[in-house]
Amino acid sequence: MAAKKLLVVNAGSSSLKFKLFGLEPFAPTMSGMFDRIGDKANCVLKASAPSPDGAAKPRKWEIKMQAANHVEAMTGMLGFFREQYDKAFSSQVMAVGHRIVHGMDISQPVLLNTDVMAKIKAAAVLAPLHNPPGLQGIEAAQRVFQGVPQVAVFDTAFHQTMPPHAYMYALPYDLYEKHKIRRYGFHGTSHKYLAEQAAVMLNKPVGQTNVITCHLGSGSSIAAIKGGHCVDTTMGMTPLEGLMMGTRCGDLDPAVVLHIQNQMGLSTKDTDTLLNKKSGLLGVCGHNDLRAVIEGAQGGKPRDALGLAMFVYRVQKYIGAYTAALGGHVDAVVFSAGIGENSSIIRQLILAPLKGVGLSVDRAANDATVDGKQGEISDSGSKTKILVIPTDEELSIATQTLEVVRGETAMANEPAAAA
Ligand SMILES: Nc1ncnc2c1ncn2[C@@H]1O[C@H](COP(=O)(O)OP(=O)(O)O)[C@@H](O)[C@H]1O
Ligand SMILES: CC(=O)OP(=O)(O)O
Ligand SMILES: [Mg+2]
Repeated sequence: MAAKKLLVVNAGSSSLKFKLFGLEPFAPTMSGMFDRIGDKANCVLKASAPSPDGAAKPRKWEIKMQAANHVEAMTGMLGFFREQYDKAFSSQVMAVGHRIVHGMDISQPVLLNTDVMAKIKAAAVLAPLHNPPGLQGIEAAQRVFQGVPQVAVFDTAFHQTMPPHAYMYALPYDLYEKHKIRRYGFHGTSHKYLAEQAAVMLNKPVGQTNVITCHLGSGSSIAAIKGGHCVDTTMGMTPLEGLMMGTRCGDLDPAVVLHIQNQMGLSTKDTDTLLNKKSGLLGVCGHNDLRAVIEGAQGGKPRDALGLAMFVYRVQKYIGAYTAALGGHVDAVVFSAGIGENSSIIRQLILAPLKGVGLSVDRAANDATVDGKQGEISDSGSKTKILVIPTDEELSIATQTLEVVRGETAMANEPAAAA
């Protein structure tokens, strides 16, 4: 009988990532992603797997496959597994781990049941770009892998250590006490992984490190991490706060929302769509993919140049702010995710003016560290190290999923899940 495997599904705002893990030994046996979901012309499924006969060359797939949304991407992914990877694949999967962005009061990894699903559904108003595709992924997996345990791993877990002065909004206290209006933070699985990897690269125990992790993708956030614990992060009650993103506005004077509703007559639903799906790079430049924005800016298009400058400036502001949050002692600034891992241009633009904050970039190392490479890109005179670390949310989700399935954790969530 074929060895059992664990499948991880990560629904991002513009992508669907997946990884299949063998259990003995515990290691990825296939990984891939749908890139540019919703972009008819450019949507592509990319995947790679070590060659089954142990040859040095991995098997690679790059298939143009249209996916207008995450449901189509999920269907395409499962079809790809069955038709091109391994016909017997569905019978090998012993558990599925799902990245879920918002679970409100559930933040620890938990076995999915109808109560947990209901909470994730209820939290969808707070994560409109993520919880619906996350739920669709769960439902599709439940159909294909009947009776197989499914686990939700939440983006909010790592940020639970934020102190009240960082997670509270300056609103009437009742709103926090009665309605849980507070900052939660997201991309936690990624920030945790990055802090741990940074410690390895710094050759120090994670408990002795101060790092600023910049997860820059379609959704972007930065975290200040002291001794392996998050002390602040840019996203708030929802993944809308903080940096400028692909389609999200990030930080905004709340009076703007009142103004567009009262003066321009926008409904709550339309305002939600405007802020989450029509703003950010898309709103300013007309496209949400930073690759297109950079191309436009290089071709002299003023809106692209403006959007690029706005994106870069917000990252710089938060690196400065989090240097202060960490008392001025920062061992490393880390760049990761779709933009942070692949765009040396963006890193150069962010870092070049930050010499005064102790960050000095080595241009050649920066240019060379792209396409999934890990490495240091600071020069020898830099007070703070600058690291590029490809994130691996799927590995972290896989480990946590196994712990839940084997009954080592999850009990922390029982009262909430059983409510
Ligand atoms: N070479 C590149 N240069 C600039 N941006 C890139 C590059 N490659 C990918 N990106 C950006 O990364 C984004 C996707 O990042 P990712 O972390 O996968 O997003 P998500 O998980 O939010 O879907 C794309 O929208 C694109 O803007
Ligand atoms: C929370 C969030 O924005 O996630 P992603 O970057 O994967 O869209
Ligand atoms: Mg992502």
